[in-house]
Amino acid sequence: MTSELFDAERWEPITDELGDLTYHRSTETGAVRIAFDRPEVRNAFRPETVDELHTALDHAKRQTDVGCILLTGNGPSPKDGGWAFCSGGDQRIRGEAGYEYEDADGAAAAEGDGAPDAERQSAPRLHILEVQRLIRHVPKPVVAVVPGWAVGGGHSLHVVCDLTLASAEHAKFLQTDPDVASFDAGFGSAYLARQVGQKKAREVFFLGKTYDAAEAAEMGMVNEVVPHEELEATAHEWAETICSKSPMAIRMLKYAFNMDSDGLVGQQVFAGEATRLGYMTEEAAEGRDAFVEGRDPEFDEFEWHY
Ligand SMILES: CC(C)(COP(=O)(O)OP(=O)(O)OC[C@H]1O[C@@H](n2cnc3c(N)ncnc32)[C@H](O)[C@@H]1OP(=O)(O)O)[C@@H](O)C(=O)NCCC(=O)NCCSC(=O)CCC(=O)c1ccccc1C(=O)O
Repeated sequence: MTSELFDAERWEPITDELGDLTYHRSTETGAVRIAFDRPEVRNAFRPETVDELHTALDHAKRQTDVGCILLTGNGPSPKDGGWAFCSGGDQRIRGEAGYEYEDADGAAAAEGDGAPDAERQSAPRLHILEVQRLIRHVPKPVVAVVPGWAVGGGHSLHVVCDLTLASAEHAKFLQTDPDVASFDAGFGSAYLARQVGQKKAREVFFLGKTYDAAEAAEMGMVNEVVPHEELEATAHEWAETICSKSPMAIRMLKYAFNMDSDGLVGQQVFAGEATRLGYMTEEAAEGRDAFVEGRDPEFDEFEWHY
C-alpha cells in the first residue's frame, strides 16, 4: 500500500526503483506525486532519500507536459498509525560531518560498484539544501501536501514549497532544529520569517511549539486546511487548476515571487526565462540569422515597445 490517502485509480507509477520514495504521475492531469515512504520513522530522510528526491524532482522538472509537483508523505506508520509529511534528517545515522550512507544498502558508497562518483557520494552529506534549491528553481509550482508531522528539515521543506495544503486532523508543524543542535539558517528560518513575520518565525525556532494546521494557516505558512480524507483529492484539484493555466505565466510568476528574496541568483533565473522568451521572437531570429549569414542585422521593422 502506498498510503491510505492514495487513490491508485488516479496515478500510475513512474518508477518502482526508488527505495525511500514513491513517484507517480497523474492519469488525469499534468501532475506528479512524490512521496516520502518511510512512515515508520515519520518519513525522516537519510542521504539515500535525499538523492532519490533530487532525482525525482529533476525528472519532474524536465517533463515538459508536467505543470505541478505534489510533495507528500505516505502513511500511516505501520507501527503506531502516526502520520507524517517529513520529520527531517534521520538522527540515527547523523555522523560528525553530516548524514551518513548506510553500508548495507548504500550501493553508491561501495567502492568498485561502477558508479563514477562513488567516492564523493560516500562522504557524509548535508545535501537537503540542494533539494531546497531545486524546489525553488524548478519552473513549476511544488505543493507540500502535509498529512501529519512536518518537523525540523521536514518543516523547512514545506516552507520552501510554493504552496502548503494541510490535514485538519493530523498535520502538525514543529521546529526541533535547536533541540538536536541543527540550524537551517536559510529558507527554513529567514524565508519563513517572510511568510509569518519576524516575531513568529523566531518563536517557531526559539520556543519550539507545536502548531496544528489551523494555527499554521492563521500564521500564513499554510494555504488551506482540509479534512484528512480529502487531502489528496484536494491536492489533485489544485494540480488540475495549476495545469489549466499558461505554463509561461506560471513559470514567470514563480520566478518573480522568488526574485524578491533570492538576490542576484533570483534575478539570473528570472532573466534566463526572459532570455528564452526573447529568443522566441522574430527580432531574436533576425539577430541570429544575420550572424549566421554573415550580414548586418536588419532591426528596422521591430518596434521600440513601451
Ligand atoms: C516527529 C516527532 C515530533 C513525532 O513524534 P511522535 O508522533 O510522538 O512519534 P515518535 O514516537 O517520536 O516517532 C516514531 C518513530 O519515528 C522515529 N523518528 C521520528 N523522527 C525521526 C528522525 N528525524 N530521525 C530518526 N527517527 C525518527 C522515532 O525515533 C520513533 O521510532 P521508534 O523506533 O518507533 O521508537 C518526533 O519523532 C520527533 O521529534 N522527531 C525528531 C525530529 C527531529 O529532530 N528532526 C531532525 C531535525 S534537524 C534536521 O532535520 C536537519 C536536516 C536539515 O534539513 C539540514 C539543515 C541545515 C543544514 C543541512 C541540513 C541537511 O542537509 O540535512
